[in-house]
Amino acid sequence: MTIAIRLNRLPHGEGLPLPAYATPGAAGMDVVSAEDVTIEPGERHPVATGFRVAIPEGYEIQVRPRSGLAFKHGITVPNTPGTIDSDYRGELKVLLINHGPDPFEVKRGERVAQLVPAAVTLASFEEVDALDDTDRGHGGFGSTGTK
Ligand SMILES: O=c1ccn([C@H]2C[C@H](O)[C@@H](COP(=O)(O)OP(=O)(O)OP(=O)(O)O)O2)c(=O)[nH]1
Ligand SMILES: [Mg+2]
Repeated sequence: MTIAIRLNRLPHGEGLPLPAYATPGAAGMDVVSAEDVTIEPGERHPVATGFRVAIPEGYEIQVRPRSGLAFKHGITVPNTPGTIDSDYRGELKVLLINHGPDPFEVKRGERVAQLVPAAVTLASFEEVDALDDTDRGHGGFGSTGTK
């Protein structure tokens, strides 16, 4: 399934490729940086992409890290998956954090993350006085498989 997402390029995004699938079977659309920036070890930086989007109502975009950057340089997205709301009209930013030992140079035009559009399921909470019992009950946080 494919949804159309309207994209508005900002002046500093001029000349950059649009987010795109690297292969026919890719789940994420690679998105490139619109800026040159160095991220020092332990630092975070909201990387500019140079565009804004209007996602159709009922959908979101998830911003996910690229495993290559994570494996080779310790560069990841601390808020993964980042959430782009359908009513957001600001610049799409990719928050990166450098978990590696070296400064990491982001070059303009370099692929920094991948965008995965997803359907949103809405819910509402109904407050009740009691819940049904289950075998698991209150067990969590590694409770299974232990005595
Ligand atoms: O990786 C991200 C995450 C968010 N955003 C933008 C789009 C999103 O719609 C908005 C708000 O994001 P979120 O709801 O995750 O942040 P919040 O801390 O809850 O802020 P807000 O109070 O603005 O919702 O920020 C990005 O550009 N990149
Ligand atoms: Mg929010």
